[in-house]
Amino acid sequence: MSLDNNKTIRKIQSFVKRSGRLTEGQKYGLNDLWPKYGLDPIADQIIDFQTVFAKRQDVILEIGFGNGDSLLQMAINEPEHNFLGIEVYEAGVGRLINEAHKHNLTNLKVIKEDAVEILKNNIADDSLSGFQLYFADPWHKKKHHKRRIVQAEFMDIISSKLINGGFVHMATDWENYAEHMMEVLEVHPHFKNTLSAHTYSLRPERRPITKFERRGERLGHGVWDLIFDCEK
Ligand SMILES: C[S@@+](CC[C@H](N)C(=O)[O-])C[C@H]1O[C@@H](n2cnc3c(N)ncnc32)[C@H](O)[C@@H]1O
Repeated sequence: MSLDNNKTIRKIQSFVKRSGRLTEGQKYGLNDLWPKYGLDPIADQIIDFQTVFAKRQDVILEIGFGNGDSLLQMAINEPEHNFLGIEVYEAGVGRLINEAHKHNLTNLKVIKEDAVEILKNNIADDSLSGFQLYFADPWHKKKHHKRRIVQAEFMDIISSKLINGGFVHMATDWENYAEHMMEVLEVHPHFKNTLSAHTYSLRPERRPITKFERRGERLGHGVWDLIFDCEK
C-alpha cells in the first residue's frame, strides 16, 4: 500500500472516531431530557410561565448556574417556587437536567442562551419574584471591569423584570466585585438593602455552597452575599 493510501485511511479513521464522539451535552443527556427541562425561546416571544411550569407559582431566575448543583438543591428544597436557570455552559446544562430528572423535579426549567438577550427579549416585565447571581465571572483585571455583568443598565433590566417586593441575591468571592455590586445596587432607585446601608449578608441557609465558592475558599478568598429588595 502506498504512503498516500495509508494517509487516507488514517484520515477516515480519525473522521469516524470524531463523528462518533459525543458532545458534552449528549454525554450528559441534553438531547434526551431537553424536552422535559429545556426551553427554546423564540425571538421576541415572551415565555408564558403559566404554561411552561407544572404549577402556577412564582418564578425565581438564576443566571450562570455553572454545574447546576446549588440550583438543583434549591429547587429540591423549595418546591413552593419555580426556578428558571440560564447558562451557556453546555456540560453544566446537561448535568443539571440529568440530576433534575433523577429527582423528578417539575419546578425547574433551563435555557441555554446568553441570559442578557433572553432577559431583554423573552421575559415579561413584572414576572420574576427573585433574581440570583452566584459567583459571576469576576473579570478581575481593571481593564476588563466593563465586561462584568453587574452594571447599572443590567440592574435596570432586572428591576423591570422583577415584581414589586421581589428580591435580588448575589454572592461573589472577589471583594472588589462585591464593592462594585454594592455600589450599583445602592444607587439604584428600585433596590433596597435588606440590612443596613453598605452591609453584606451572611450566606443565608437557603443558598447552598457552589462549586466556584469552594474553589475560591481553597484559594483563600472571602465570600460576600448581597440581598436586596425590589421596591418600585
Ligand atoms: C464563575 S462561573 C459560576 C458558576 C456557579 N454559579 C458557581 O458558583 O459555581 C460563572 C458562570 O456564568 C456563566 N455565564 C456568564 N455569562 C453568562 C451569560 N451572559 N448568560 C448565561 N450564563 C453566563 C458562565 O458560563 C459560567 O458558568
